[in-house]
Amino acid sequence: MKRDGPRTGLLGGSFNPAHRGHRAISLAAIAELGLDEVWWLVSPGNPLKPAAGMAPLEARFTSALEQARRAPIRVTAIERELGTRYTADTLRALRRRFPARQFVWLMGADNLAQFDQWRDWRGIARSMPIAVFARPGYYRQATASHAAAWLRRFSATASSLKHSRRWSAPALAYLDHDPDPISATAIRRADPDWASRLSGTGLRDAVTHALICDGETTRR
Ligand SMILES: Nc1ncnc2c1ncn2[C@@H]1O[C@H](COP(=O)(O)OP(=O)(O)OP(=O)(O)O)[C@@H](O)[C@H]1O
Ligand SMILES: O=C(O)c1ccc[n+]([C@@H]2O[C@H](COP(=O)([O-])O)[C@@H](O)[C@H]2O)c1
Repeated sequence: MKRDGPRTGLLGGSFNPAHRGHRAISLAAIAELGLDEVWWLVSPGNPLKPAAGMAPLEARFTSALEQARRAPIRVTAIERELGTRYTADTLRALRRRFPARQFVWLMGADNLAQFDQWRDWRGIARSMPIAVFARPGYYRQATASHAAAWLRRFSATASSLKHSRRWSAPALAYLDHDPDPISATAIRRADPDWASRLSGTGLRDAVTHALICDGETTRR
């Protein structure tokens, strides 16, 4: 089937550190939605999370590079480059800069549960489809949330998104995958010094690479 432009999943996160759960949901999104690639947006700082306990961006970025190896996943620190902190601003800038791409926002059920606390969350939902992954322990909170209730009338299936030529929004799809209980919190608890072992490599190159985007015409 012919499609209107390359399809890119966006996974924003603290990645403090990145882990196999991030990789698994990205690969599941690629398979289930027929994506060309997933971009990880390693956040300079989640507006709802305290800065205390947050490893430097370079270390989090490096952990993401390791987890994304040999997969169609592009690790970026694009919010640092754009100077954006709120997802609504980031997505507006990305859509302007990459007008030929179709984007889908990816997130775990824990984030859907508190999505209504995000700045302009309805604007985000109107700007691109959202695909949600189950996370053990979050099913009830996510499905009973204010955002899930608002989005219910815009329910979509992975298959309908995969097979449509051009996506419209709002659209909310719950994706099928084997839920994995792994979390960055558990990793930090088991290994509080994980960041000190990673030197910050490749941050600038990867950001630049993400913006050049394989020769695609972008608007600044
Ligand atoms: N095991 C997982 N299953 C499904 N989604 C996940 C999983 N781990 C992370 N995600 C999702 O990936 C995105 C980025 O997550 P994040 O970097 O905050 O990892 P985390 O493990 O949730 O971290 P923390 O435990 O510090 O809150 C979020 O949308 C989150 O819901
Ligand atoms: O824009 C907001 O108001 C907002 C509030 C909370 C979280 N986010 C984004 O949600 C993504 C997941 O964050 P985290 O820390 O749960 O990995 C990341 O891209 C954050 O910038 C965005």
